[in-house]
Formats: sequence, C-alpha cells, structure tokens
Amino acid sequence: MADNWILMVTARTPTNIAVIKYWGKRDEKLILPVNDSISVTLDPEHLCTTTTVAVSPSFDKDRIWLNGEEISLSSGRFQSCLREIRARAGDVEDETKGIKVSRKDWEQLHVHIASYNNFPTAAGLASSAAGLACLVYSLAKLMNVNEDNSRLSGIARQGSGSACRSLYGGFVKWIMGKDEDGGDSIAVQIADEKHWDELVIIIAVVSSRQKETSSTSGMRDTVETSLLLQHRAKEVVPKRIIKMEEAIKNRDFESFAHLTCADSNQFHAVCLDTHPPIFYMNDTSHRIISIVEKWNRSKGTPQVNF
Ligand SMILES: Nc1ncnc2c1ncn2[C@@H]1O[C@H](COP(=O)(O)OP(=O)(O)OP(=O)(O)O)[C@@H](O)[C@H]1O
Ligand SMILES: C[C@@](O)(CCOP(=O)(O)OP(=O)(O)O)CC(=O)O
Repeated sequence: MADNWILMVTARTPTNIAVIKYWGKRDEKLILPVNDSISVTLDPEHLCTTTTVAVSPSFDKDRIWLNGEEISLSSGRFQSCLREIRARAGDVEDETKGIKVSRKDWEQLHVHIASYNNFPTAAGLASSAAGLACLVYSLAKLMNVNEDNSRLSGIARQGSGSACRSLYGGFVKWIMGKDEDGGDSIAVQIADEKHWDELVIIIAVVSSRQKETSSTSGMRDTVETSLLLQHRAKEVVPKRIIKMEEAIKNRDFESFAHLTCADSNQFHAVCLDTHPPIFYMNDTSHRIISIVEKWNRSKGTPQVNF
C-alpha cells in the first residue's frame, strides 16, 4: 500500500458537571471510584472539546497537541485508552481514496491527535472529562471500533474518571461497579437531553487559572487521610443517588437543587478534611453561594435537610 495517504476524523464532546460528585478511587490504575456519581452533560455548543485524530503510514510515532501545544502521550492514562481502542479496531476502507486498512494493520500505524478545549483547561471545569471522552470517541470512529457507548465509557474512564459520563448527553450515572477488573464500572444514561428542557445551567467562571491541586492528586490525598470520605461514600452518597435519580425522573427541581448544593458542599468539606487541606473555592465562589442561598430564601424555597 502507498504511504502518502491520511485518514482523519473530527469529533466534538461536551463537558459534564457532576451533581453527585465522584471523589476518591478504590483502584488508581483502572480508575475505579469509591461511589456512584451523577452528572448533567452540557449542550455541545457551550463548554466542549473538539478533537481531530489522523492516521497515516508516514507518521513515525503517536503524538498529541492540546490547545496548539504538543504534550506528552506517555502517561498511563493516554496509553490505556490507545491500547484499548487499538485492541478493538476493525477494518476500514475508503474506496474514493483507494485506502484499505485491515484490523491487524492498526498495531503498526501511528496516530496524530489535535485537541482544543473552548474553555479553561485544568481549572475545575472538567476539561479532562470532555477531553478524554472526545479522544476515545474520535479514535473509536477512526479505527471503526464496533462497541456501544457504555463499552466506550469504560475505556474513557481509564483516561479520566469523569470522562465516562461525557459519552452520553442528558443525565448520566457512573455506576461504580464491583468487579476487580472494572468491567462493570461504566456510565449509563438516566434521561436524555430532551427530558428536562426548562433546566438551565449557568456557569460562572470565577478563575481561569490552573488549579493548584489536580483532581487526581487531590483525591489520592483524600482517600489516604479523610475519615469524612469514608462516611460520605458508604452512608451519604448511596442514599443521595436514589433521591437524585427520582428528582431527575420527576423533574423535581426543588429536590434536584437541594441535593446538588448539599453534595457540592460535602465535596468541598471532604477536600477541607484532607491532609494537607485542599481549597478549590475562593472568596468569589463563597459570595456566589451566599447570594444563591439568599435568593432561594427570598423565593420561599423550603429548606429541606438532605
Ligand atoms: N482536550 C483534552 N485532550 C486530552 N487531554 C486533556 C484535554 N483537556 C484536558 N486534558 C487533560 O486533563 C488534565 C486536567 O484534568 P483535571 O482533572 O486536573 O482538571 P479539570 O478536568 O479541568 O477539572 P475538574 O476535574 O476539577 O473538573 C489536563 O492537564 C490534561 O492532561
Ligand atoms: C470534582 C470532580 O469534577 C472530579 C473529577 O475528577 P477527574 O475525573 O478529573 O479525576 P481523574 O479520574 O483522576 O482524572 C467531580 C466529578 O466530576 O464527579
């Protein structure tokens, strides 16, 4: 086969915002969480990642560019995603260009990946979620991987936990699973994007600076040092997951909003309970929370204890 051809696929994936948070892993390598989580996937035209993946026999190694700058692909997470997708690659044929790639050719071929986030990267807006979900999805399309979204979510999870939820639109649950190999730790859709049209999410970017503590290292410290996390994962989250699923199915905004606020506050409390403590909020975030609480009280929203 000639080596002057190139095949390309571009995909766009929105980020997701957790309303019941994932924080803490029971297996760091496979990225298996200590609790289920639920998120809302944003509309693709807002906060999203656009990724183009290309393959050509003239590429001598796999490479990735993030927001225009080349970054290392050597991390275990990127490598896991590439390995898992390559292992499932199918035959690809483009008759118009006279290109034929058979399943086993993919082991020898290299890919180039160019990814852009249209929002701040590593600033607490789940760039790894959109980024890794988009990477897995676009590679799967390029290599003609014949797997459904739940299987792809299990691969994206190995790139970044929260990424497994961005494979679906609407309301999504990441089931923590029990299997040691992570086979049952996948995302499922609770309700699609049309289910709750009136729900509007406002994102207030209070800082675009990179976080001082990445989610990965922050949650590692939390698992090692926080007693509150044990209580949260075992006692609090399982009950909240059931209530949140009900609130979403019934479009019950009051319960949805209370659960979301309570869970976010407990997540930040767990961060504070970590040694050394992790601070993700700043004074502006605290003021916004205060205003929202006052607004809710002025509207007469009943204060329910979740
Ligand atoms: N488009 C992308 N393609 C590939 N990798 C990405 C992309 N965007 C982000 N990442 C990876 O994710 C890392 C940021 O992940 P991190 O979890 O620390 O922050 P975040 O996801 O933006 O915030 P949070 O997890 O608090 O919501 C980046 O340093 C980069 O390695
Ligand atoms: C606070 C969170 O956004 C944390 C997300 O953590 P990541 O998914 O970025 O962490 P890794 O699995 O280590 O890549 C909560 C959530 O999205 O559920």
